[in-house]
Amino acid sequence: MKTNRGILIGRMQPFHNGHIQVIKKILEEVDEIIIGIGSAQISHDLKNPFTAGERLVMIKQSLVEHNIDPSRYYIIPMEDINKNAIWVSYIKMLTPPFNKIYSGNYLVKQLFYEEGYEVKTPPLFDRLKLSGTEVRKRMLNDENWQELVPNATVELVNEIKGIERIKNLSKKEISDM
Ligand SMILES: Nc1ncnc2c1ncn2[C@@H]1O[C@H](COP(=O)(O)OP(=O)(O)OP(=O)(O)O)[C@@H](O)[C@H]1O
Ligand SMILES: NC(=O)c1ccc[n+]([C@@H]2O[C@H](COP(=O)(O)O)[C@@H](O)[C@H]2O)c1
Repeated sequence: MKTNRGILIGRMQPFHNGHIQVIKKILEEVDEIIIGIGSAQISHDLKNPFTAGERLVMIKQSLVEHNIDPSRYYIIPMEDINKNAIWVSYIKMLTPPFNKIYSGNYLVKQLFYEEGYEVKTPPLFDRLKLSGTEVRKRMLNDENWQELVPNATVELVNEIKGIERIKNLSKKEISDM
């Protein structure tokens, strides 16, 4: 029988509790989920502080923490390409076959819709707090970001001295202005 597979693509800068909740929800609807780490080539800027490898560890360890069966997911870093019209073909080249795409991003939804995919907009959980933007803001301002992410994300950020990185990036961006 054909495997029912869905894909969720996001920058995951960083991986937070909204991502965990949406992955659990998607896994109620599909056999397997492909988690695409978007903009894999970008790191060390304030909107995208973490490398693809660092994000991979956050995601993998957070899924372990939440007892999500490892046979049900793939985690695949995806670099951007500067050609929206062929982006979906490029994603297909990188991934196992899938039949559904889950995203809240309008460009992502449009590109997959035009290629005939079933596009689903998953519910947003506690969106005022659970966004990468809010987590990064709290990291920079010494506010409680830890409550918004799995322990595994906290551990990885501490291991790589991520808060120091973000604060240094912020000083650099101000001095470059
Ligand atoms: N709070 C949330 N609840 C449910 N799903 C979410 C939530 N936040 C993000 N997602 C899902 O994850 C996908 C990718 O998320 P992304 O990495 O862009 O996170 P983000 O929190 O929106 O990031 P940023 O604020 O940095 O733009 C989104 O398209 C959306 O489907
Ligand atoms: N042409 C392209 O490379 C292309 C097109 C659309 C989306 N994307 C990527 O998909 C991801 C979508 O994730 P976000 O919802 O976190 O923005 C981003 O990393 C974005 O750069 C890339």
